[in-house]
Amino acid sequence: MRPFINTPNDTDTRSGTGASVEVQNLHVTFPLYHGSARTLRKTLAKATTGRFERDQQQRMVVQALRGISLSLKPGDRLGLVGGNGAGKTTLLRSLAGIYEPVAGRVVIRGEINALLDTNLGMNVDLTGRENITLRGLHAGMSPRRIRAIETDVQDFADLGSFLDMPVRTYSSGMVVRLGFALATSIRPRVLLMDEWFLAGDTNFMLKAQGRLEQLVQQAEILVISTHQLDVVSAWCTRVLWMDQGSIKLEGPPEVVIPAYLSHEASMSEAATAAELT
Ligand SMILES: Nc1ncnc2c1ncn2[C@@H]1O[C@H](COP(=O)(O)OP(=O)(O)OP(=O)(O)O)[C@@H](O)[C@H]1O
Repeated sequence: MRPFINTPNDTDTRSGTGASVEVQNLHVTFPLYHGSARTLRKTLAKATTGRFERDQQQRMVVQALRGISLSLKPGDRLGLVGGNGAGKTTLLRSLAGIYEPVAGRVVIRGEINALLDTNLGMNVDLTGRENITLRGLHAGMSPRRIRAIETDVQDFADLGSFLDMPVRTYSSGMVVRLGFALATSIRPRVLLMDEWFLAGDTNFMLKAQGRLEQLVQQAEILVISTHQLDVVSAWCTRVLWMDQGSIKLEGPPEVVIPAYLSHEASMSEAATAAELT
């Protein structure tokens, strides 16, 4: 059984059944290549309580995701919340097909766009325009669709003649404009977004916000990982609270967010009390 299946143009999707995301008992681990060093092992053991083990090849591994199952249908907007290292980014990357599960499976119907990192796949020796073509070819688009995306990115990124210069000659702000415009030019049925995408220089974000919101509204399914609970309240219909690689609680924002905030408050009180003793 293949662990990751994506059918971008699934017949069910075209006939109106809609996009879907099915995750069954997903486990993802990361090997720790220097795990034999005793000090590092002790440090990690503390930082990843209960998530540190040996795999079948006797390598030390961190269990980043432990038995995650979820099911999403059109209209679902899922917010992933949880403390540092809870597994949010790993889950997003597994849904995007970037990480392969050690157990379980991910099945996604409908075209995916993963807004995880604007520089993902950007070749700095090529021009902006060449990068657009490259991305389109990589995504298997027709020449006509690539031309449409080129026009869209050109209009939005507003780089003028720099679009025909190598990306390595761009300022960091120009790279962000190109990367953002390119990443958001693909309108998917399943949109995966890391909170990184909501950050950026303020002037540009004012312009970017409208484009992002349009993308979010048009997607049939949204999965967003963020520490910004106001974004979760505004955009999400469901929330998955992750803790130590597992699901702690899942439900509507009005149930999960107060529970999460109260847990965070009690953790911070406990930490303050421990510091005082
Ligand atoms: N490439 C990697 N190599 C080794 N360990 C990793 C790697 N990526 C993540 N991890 C570990 O997997 C666990 C989950 O990390 P992940 O980045 O998914 O958490 P997160 O919830 O997104 O955290 P944050 O809110 O801090 O971004 C952590 O213990 C982390 O140290």
